Amino acid sequence: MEFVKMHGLGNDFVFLDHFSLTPEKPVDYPKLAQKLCHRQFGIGGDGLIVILPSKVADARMRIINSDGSEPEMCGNGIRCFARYVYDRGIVSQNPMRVETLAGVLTLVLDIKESEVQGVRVDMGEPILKADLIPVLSEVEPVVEQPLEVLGQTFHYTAVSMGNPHCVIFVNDYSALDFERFGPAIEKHPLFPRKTNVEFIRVDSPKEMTMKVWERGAGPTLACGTGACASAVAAVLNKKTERTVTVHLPGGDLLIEWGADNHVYMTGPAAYVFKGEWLGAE
Ligand SMILES: N[C@@H](CCC[C@H](N)C(=O)O)C(=O)O
Repeated sequence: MEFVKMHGLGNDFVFLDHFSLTPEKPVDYPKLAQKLCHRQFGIGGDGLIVILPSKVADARMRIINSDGSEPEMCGNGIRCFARYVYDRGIVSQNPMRVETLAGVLTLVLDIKESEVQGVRVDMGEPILKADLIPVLSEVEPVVEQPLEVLGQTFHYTAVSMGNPHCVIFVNDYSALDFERFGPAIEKHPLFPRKTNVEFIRVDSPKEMTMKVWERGAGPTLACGTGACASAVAAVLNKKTERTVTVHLPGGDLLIEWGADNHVYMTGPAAYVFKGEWLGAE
């Protein structure tokens, strides 16, 4: 089974191209993701991305976290997806439309001298009131509400970008036990379907720094949906302007919350290597 490894700011994925090559028997992608993504026994990755045909868009993306759970969307993954399908001629449209569990998204590729330099994704409208995060079924957005965990009180803002995010603003990271609180908040009873957790330090009205603990993947070097959710949370809390650069451990993303209420994410998509999986499927 052939695969390609890609990353968006160090958020890394194993890609399987099942657009036209239909596997002989049904594939258990969640089980396969756990094997392929394993850092020692597999290829290594934060997730598995499968390229599939779509009846409603140019192509369909399935993303499976390294623990085998299936999220609705992946911001860094969809930029890599766009570059992969464009480079291989699977999709030649630019802008292209990609079907995800969070809806059909439109992506614009920045191409110079035939090479994809970056991708701008229309991530759609943030969901602030009622979605898969049960606390959002309130009338008002959940902004700076107390969250008790392991004997400590944090204040969180809940934003869904199709997938759930719990955004917590911190003054500095030195006082934060990230490895302890990240997984505890991911599994907090407030979030029965679990949540991604973003710890944000606002650096200026135009810049913020983010440390992320991802649902189903743990600490990652970047999270695109998380950067979008954090930018929205920062505006709701009057901490930044609507266009911000988000500094992540793996690099920077530009996030714009437009006047049309859509969030736009711009960032790179890079190849790592290709190979053949010889392990059990
Ligand atoms: N890293 C991704 C998000 C992947 C899904 C997430 N772990 C979830 O379970 O919601 C991104 O770049 O958005």
